[in-house]
Amino acid sequence: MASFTALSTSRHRKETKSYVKSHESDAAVSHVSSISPFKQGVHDENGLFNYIPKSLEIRSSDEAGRGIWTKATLNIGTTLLSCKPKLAALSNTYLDSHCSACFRPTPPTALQRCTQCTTVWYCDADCQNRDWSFHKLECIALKRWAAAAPSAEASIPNDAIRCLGRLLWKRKKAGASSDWAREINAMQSHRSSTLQPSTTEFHTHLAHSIVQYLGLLSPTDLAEFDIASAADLVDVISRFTTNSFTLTSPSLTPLGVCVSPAVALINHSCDPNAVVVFPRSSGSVAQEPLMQVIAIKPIAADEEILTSYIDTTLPKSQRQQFLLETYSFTCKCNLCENEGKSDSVDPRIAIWCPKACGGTSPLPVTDTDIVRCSKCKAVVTSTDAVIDAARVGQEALDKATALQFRDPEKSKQLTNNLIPILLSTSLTPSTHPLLGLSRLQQSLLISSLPSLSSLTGSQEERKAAQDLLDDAIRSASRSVSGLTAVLNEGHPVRGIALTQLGKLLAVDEPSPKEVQQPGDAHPHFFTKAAPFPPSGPPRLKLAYTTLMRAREELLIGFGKSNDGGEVGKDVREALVAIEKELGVWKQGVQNVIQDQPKPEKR
Ligand SMILES: C[S@@+](CC[C@H](N)C(=O)[O-])C[C@H]1O[C@@H](n2cnc3c(N)ncnc32)[C@H](O)[C@@H]1O
Repeated sequence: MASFTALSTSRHRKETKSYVKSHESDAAVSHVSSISPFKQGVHDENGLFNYIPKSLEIRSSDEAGRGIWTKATLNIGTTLLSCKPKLAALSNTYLDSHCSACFRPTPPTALQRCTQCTTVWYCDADCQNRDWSFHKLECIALKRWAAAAPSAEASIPNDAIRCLGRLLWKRKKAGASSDWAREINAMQSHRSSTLQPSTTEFHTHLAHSIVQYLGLLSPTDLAEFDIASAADLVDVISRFTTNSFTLTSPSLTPLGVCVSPAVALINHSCDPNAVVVFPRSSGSVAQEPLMQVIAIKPIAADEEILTSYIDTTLPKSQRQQFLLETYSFTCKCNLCENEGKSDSVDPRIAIWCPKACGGTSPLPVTDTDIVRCSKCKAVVTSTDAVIDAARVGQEALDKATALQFRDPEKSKQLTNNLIPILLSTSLTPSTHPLLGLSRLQQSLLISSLPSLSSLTGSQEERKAAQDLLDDAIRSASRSVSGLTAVLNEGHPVRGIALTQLGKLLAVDEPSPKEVQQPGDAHPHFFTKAAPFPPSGPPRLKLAYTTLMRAREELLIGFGKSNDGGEVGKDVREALVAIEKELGVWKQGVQNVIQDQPKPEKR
C-alpha cells in the first residue's frame, strides 16, 4: 500500500517562466491539422540534424517556417524522436537535490558538490566528468556572480541565465562552422520590431544579466562570443526564448530549462498530435535527461507533427495572448479557428444547463450576452453572477499560484474558498479557472498530507488525516474529470492526473469511515448519489481501476516502447501490489464465510 510521503514528494513545483514551453497541451479532436498544407517544401539543412529518423522530414511552410513532417503512418504511443538536449540547466530550487548532469534526484548524501562554486551537485564523479566541459567556465562565473550578489537569495543566477551562459561558451568553443553552432544559430528568432513591448523589456533585462554573468566590462567584449552588438545579443536571447523547453521529471514536475534545436523544429497547435516528454527510460545515465517526442494521435504519412507550446486547458483568448507574447504568432489551429462556430460548447468555457438537463452553455463574457443550453435551449439567467465568479476565480488563481511556494497555507485557503463559489455558479470541472484552481488545490492538499508513520494513535489526529486525504481525493477526481473533458486520451497530463488519483485512493486509510457522505465529484465521473470517496475494499477496487486507466494512458503519453516511462513502470508495480491485497481480502472474506456455522435445514 502507498503512504502519504511518496505522494507529497510528487507535488508539481511550477515556476512561472514565460520563456519556456509548458508540456501541458492538447485537445480531443482527432482530425489532422497542418498549418499550411499547400505551400511547403523539403528544407535543405546541409547535413545537419542527421540524428532525426528517416521516417521524418524537415519541410518549410510560408506561414510557420520550418517544421517536421512524417513520411510514414505512425500509431499512438510511438516514439517519433529521441535525443539528449544540447543544453540544459536545473532551476535554482533543484540545484541541491538533483544532479546537474543527468537531472535525476539523488539522496543528498549521495550527491557530490562542486567544491569550487559550491552551487552545482552531481550523482558521482562520472556525472561530474560528463558535465565538466560546460561547468569549467560556468564555475568561475558562478563564483563571480555570488561575490557581487546583494543578498543570499540573489547569489545564484536563474536557470535561463545559466543556460544562456552555457550556450555562449559552448558556441564559442565549438566554432561558428561546427554542426553544434549551426543548429543553434539556425533556430528561429524574432527581431524586436515584431515582439510585444513586454517581451522586448524582458529580453533587455535578460541581456543585462547575461553581460554581468559573463563578466564583460563593455558591449565590445561581446565580440569574443561572435556577437557584434547589443541588438545581436537580444537576437540570441530571442532565439533562446522562442526555442527552449521546460525540462520536466517523468511525472511532469518542471525541473529546469533545456534546448534541443531538433525538437524545436516542431511547430505548434493547440490541438497537437504529439507531445514532448522526459520519461527517464533510456536505462543509461549518460543518455539522461532524454527528451522524446511521442505521438498521442495516429499520424498519417505526409502529416505535420505538431506539439503544443502552451497549456491547452486554457481558453482561446489566453492561449492566443501567450502565443503572441512569447512566440510572436497568431494560432490558426482547428481549436482556435472553430471556437464558437459549431453547436458544441468548448469544455474550457462551459457552464451546466440552468435546468440541469445535462447539457452545457458557453460561459457568458458580458452581462448583455444571452447564452442558452446547447441541448434544451434553456436561457441562462444568472449571467452577472457567473461573470463575477469567473473574474474573482481568475484573480484568486493568479494570487494562489504566486503564493503556492512562499505561503502554501494562504494559497490553499484561496483555492478552498473559491472552488465552492465556482461550483455553485455551475462552472463545469473543465472550465477555466475552476480546473486550474482544482489542480492547484490538489497539489497543495497532497503536500500537506502527514506521513502515516508520523501519526500517533490519537483518534482525533487520525480522523483529521482521513478528512485531509478524502479532500485531496475529491479534488483529484474533480481535476481528472476536467482534464478528461479537455485533453484527449493518452495525453501525459491525463495519465499523471489519473496516477495521482489512483495512488491517493490506494493510501491506507488512517480512520476509515463507517457512514459515508456524498462527494462533490462531477456526475459524469463518479455519481453524486454514491458516497465518494468510498471506504475499505470498494476504495481499493476504485484505486485499482483508476490505476489501470492511468497505465493505459501512460503507455500512450510516455511511449509504448518505454513501458509508459518511469511512472508507467511504477504504476504497473502498484497494480501488482493492489492485486495481491485484493486477493488477500477476497481470501479473508471466503475464510470468514466458510467459518460461519451453516444454517440448519428444517
Ligand atoms: C520553436 S520554433 C518552431 C520552428 C520554426 N518554425 C523554425 O523555422 O525554426 C517557434 C516559431 O515557429 C513559428 N510557429 C510555430 N508554430 C506556428 C504556427 N502554428 N503558426 C505560425 N507560426 C508558427 C513561430 O514563429 C514561432 O515563434
